[in-house]
Amino acid sequence: MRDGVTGDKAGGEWAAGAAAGAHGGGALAWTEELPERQRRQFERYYEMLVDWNQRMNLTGITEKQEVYIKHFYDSVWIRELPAWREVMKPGACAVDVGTGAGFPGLALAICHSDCEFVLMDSLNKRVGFLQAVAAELGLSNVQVVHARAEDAGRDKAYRERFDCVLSRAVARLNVLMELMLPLVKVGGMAFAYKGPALDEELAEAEGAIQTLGGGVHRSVTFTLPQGAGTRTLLCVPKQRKTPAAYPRKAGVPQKSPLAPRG
Ligand SMILES: C[S@@+](CC[C@H](N)C(=O)[O-])C[C@H]1O[C@@H](n2cnc3c(N)ncnc32)[C@H](O)[C@@H]1O
Repeated sequence: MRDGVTGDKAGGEWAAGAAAGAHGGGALAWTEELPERQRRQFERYYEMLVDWNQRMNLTGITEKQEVYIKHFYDSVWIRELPAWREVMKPGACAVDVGTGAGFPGLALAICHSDCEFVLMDSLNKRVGFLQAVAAELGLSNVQVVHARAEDAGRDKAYRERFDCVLSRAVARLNVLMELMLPLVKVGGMAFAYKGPALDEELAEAEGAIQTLGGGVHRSVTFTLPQGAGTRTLLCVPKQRKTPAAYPRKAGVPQKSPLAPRG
């Protein structure tokens, strides 16, 4: 199967250009287009990931080709979307909620030295790893924050401050929207990286999207190189301010997700 963007639920124009940039070939083929400095940074990131992984749980995937496809490429293919380029102009600021070992935020920070990336996670052990990688790679555009997204969303240093909020593999959409949307500026975008099946999760999350200030969302499906699977990205524009009652206290969105309809 050819890799690349294969669909857009809200109209073809939105994903236009993405398929043209799709990559075939081997697991590392996509890195050939990168400047030498970025290629070296990904190489060193990989080495540190497998080294630190012996001492802490960072990833279940350690084989090089797999890491390059399922972590690195999976994180950065978003750059081909017009919707991404629209919000991530030079000087823009993104936050990755529940970044773990840095996916997708740290991988994107390597590719966008002209934008700022905040990597947020509630687990302090991972924060140490991220700081070490950012220092080693000389990424001055990265700030690592140990926080729960619910607390950050109520803190004026972070609330509605970001052009873009990213998140991969953190929670179901009805919970995730409450972690992400309060952090997005009006006019910005939330990008949720998801697996192949989105419809059921999306139906559950419509109420949360509406309540939290989200607008008409779009999704795009793409296939990773070398038959490594299909992924869906949900893009939710922030249209209105999030009401002051949200996000609720840490843990509440998980225990009592917002109702499916607003
Ligand atoms: C399954 S890992 C995914 C990590 C990474 N995004 C990836 O795709 O490889 C989920 C991460 O989300 C973090 N997390 C979970 N709930 C969170 C919250 N409310 N605020 C911040 N981080 C959270 C966890 O500590 C963990 O590192």
